[in-house]
Amino acid sequence: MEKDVEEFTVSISSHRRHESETNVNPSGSSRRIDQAVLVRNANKSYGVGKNRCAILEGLDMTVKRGSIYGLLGASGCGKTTLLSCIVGRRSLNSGDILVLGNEPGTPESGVPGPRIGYMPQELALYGDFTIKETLQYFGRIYNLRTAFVDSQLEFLSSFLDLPPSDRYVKTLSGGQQRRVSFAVALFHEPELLILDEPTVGVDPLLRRSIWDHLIRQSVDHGRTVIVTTHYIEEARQATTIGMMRSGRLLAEESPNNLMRNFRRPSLEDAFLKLCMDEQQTESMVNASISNATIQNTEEAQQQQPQGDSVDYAEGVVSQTDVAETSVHRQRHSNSRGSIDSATSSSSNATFNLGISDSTGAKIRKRKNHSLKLSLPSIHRLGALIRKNYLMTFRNFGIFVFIYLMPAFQATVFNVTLGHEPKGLKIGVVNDELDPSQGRTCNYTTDCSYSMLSCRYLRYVKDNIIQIPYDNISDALVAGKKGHVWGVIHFGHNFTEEFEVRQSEGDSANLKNIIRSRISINMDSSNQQIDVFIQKWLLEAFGDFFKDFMRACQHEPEAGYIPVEFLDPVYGKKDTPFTEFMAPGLIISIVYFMAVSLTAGVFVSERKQGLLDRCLVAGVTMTEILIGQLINQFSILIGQTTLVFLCMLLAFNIPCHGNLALAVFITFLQGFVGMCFGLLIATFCDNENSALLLSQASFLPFTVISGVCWPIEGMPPYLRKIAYSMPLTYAIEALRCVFARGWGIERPDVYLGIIISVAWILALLILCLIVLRIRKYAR
Ligand SMILES: Nc1ncnc2c1ncn2[C@@H]1O[C@H](COP(=O)(O)OP(=O)(O)OP(=O)(O)O)[C@@H](O)[C@H]1O
Repeated sequence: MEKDVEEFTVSISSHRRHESETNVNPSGSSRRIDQAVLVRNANKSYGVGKNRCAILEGLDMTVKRGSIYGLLGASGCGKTTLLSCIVGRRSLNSGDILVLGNEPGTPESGVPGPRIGYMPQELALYGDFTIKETLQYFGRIYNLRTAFVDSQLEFLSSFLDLPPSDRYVKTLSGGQQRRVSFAVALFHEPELLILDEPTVGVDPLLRRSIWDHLIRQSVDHGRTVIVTTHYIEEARQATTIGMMRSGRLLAEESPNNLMRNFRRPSLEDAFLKLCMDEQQTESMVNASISNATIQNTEEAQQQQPQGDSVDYAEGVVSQTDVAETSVHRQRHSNSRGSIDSATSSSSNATFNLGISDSTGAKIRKRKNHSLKLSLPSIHRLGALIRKNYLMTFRNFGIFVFIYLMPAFQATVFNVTLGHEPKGLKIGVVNDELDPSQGRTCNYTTDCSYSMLSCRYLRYVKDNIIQIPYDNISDALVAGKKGHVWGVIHFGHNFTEEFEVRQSEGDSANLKNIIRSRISINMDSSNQQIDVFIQKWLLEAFGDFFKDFMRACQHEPEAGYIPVEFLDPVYGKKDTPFTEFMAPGLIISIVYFMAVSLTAGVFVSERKQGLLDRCLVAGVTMTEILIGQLINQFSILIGQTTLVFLCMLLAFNIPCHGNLALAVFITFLQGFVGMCFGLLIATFCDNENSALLLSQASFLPFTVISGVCWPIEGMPPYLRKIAYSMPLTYAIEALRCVFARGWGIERPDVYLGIIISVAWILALLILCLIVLRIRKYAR
């Protein structure tokens, strides 16, 4: 292991290895590529503006094929960032990377894909899977034969001392989980293994056998390994050590050369010496920069420039007494780069790599076509769908909750909303009553004009409780205190005045009209109750008047207001509020369940690093989206069926149109919800923000889309917004099917369908664009 990589002779044992050893260049000739990974002038920063923070600064790295490359460095120096760029999960701001002869992310590179095995720092495993299911899942992703999967499971279980394979990952200890994660990276025997701190939480014995295994992989099978570790001494077993600090490689040598060059007995001491030298050089460079700046300023003032700060700084660097390693050359050029404060362009980096112009052109060409979609693979899609179902069914409680929740919500809606209020107290002040003069309520039903106030009150619906008050001021005080919803007042000679008004007809005078009136003061603080009471009191008068006319042998309608609502064209008289709201409610329940479920599942998978691991394994974002949509769609079928059963059968909401059409419109909206959920998930990095965003969208969407109030009641500008919402047209369409029995040939119905489909496509395209921008797609 102490030999240099150049001395390595590797035996090519497998067909796949043979394939990877050669690379067909654009001219058609084949050439061997000795480097598994080449990084040149890599620059990478996070954040923007004032928060911009450079992580990689002009980093060069060379990993020979068949070698073990130990990447060492303090926490936060950028090791994981570098690895994620190598596996194609992040892209550099400038500079170039070749992995196994190609730029990661290009279709011909196979990276991300089965050519690499990646063990990220985070666990990135499905807790609800058993060890066996975990390996089988990745086996399906890599399209491996069952016999191979079984033999690898057996081998890795004994080699890594894994617990029984039917144990759930979530029940394993931290160390055991990391070993399973390691097994996943090794499992498909990739050409290039990238392991981010594989030995953390692993006991010394197992750590040793892990390193032995890595050495065997490299020596016997010619596989390349890049490994990061905080245990510097264990990296002695690596072929090459890359010592990283502040986004740069300070040294890239064999462990022995490093110790020899620094005249130190251990790697740890060598690293320490290197860091101290670097720190010293940095301060000297900084000092010389400020000197040069002062000098330049003076020179500029004298208008006699004699060279620039760069040359001066270089001079200082070259004078420093540091060991002559390859890295010092890198540091030297980096110093110049930072003094120039210019990052090299991609094309410069290509030149630095020493790769042919055609390869450079290939890289540039690839960058131009980065929005091209790849076709989904059946086996990967199968693995994803299977995984999604397993995850759904494994948590039975959550599974039942997910399916029953929409039906439960629909039930709550039907039980609570739309029913007539009862027990509404109304104060009655009847000045007609005067027991001392024999004026008490009677129960006459004939044509006599006697105590008509009492006769009217008998027609008032039971939902209103009449509370008698002695005088109007007491009754109004009770109203102010909220004891009654309103006060009905009859004047002293109500019946007599009413009789005069009836007999005089059009010639009745105003005084008479006012005295024959039933006066009502309402507490209109509750609009719904107000509307109900007004309606019932008016209806009571209609019924009273018509009955009285009938008793007097007159035509009942005579003298009553000449407006009559006949049988409605659609629906029935007094359509309950629930029937108006039901279509909007069905759609919003299904829509928002789909939004929150999809967003939640997707974000949590991304957060746990599972998505990254799958993407590095070669799964494409399109496949992940399709897999999610298929899984969520089957949930949607169950949810929609239960909601319809609940609405139509349990609560008798009538559907006058084609039920299949109603279900179809609802499905489409569920699909729109899933796509919106995916879009939320692409924006949000954690479940909380995804949940917040989906909940925050709930109220505006439902209110503006006309679920609870007719859009016609909104101001014109809001109406425009309402019609641009994804739910509005679909709710209108469903209402037309439910209440009017209209079919797909009606514009109101087919517009709902067309606009839902348009939303689905727009949201999916938006998702893919965001995912691509955020580097979650390739
Ligand atoms: N997505 C991100 N956004 C902003 N900063 C980030 C992001 N990822 C990493 N960083 C920052 O970049 C720096 C390098 O992080 P990185 O994970 O590459 O370090 P590391 O060398 O792997 O550290 P460790 O050994 O502790 O894992 C850190 O300061 C980290 O806070």
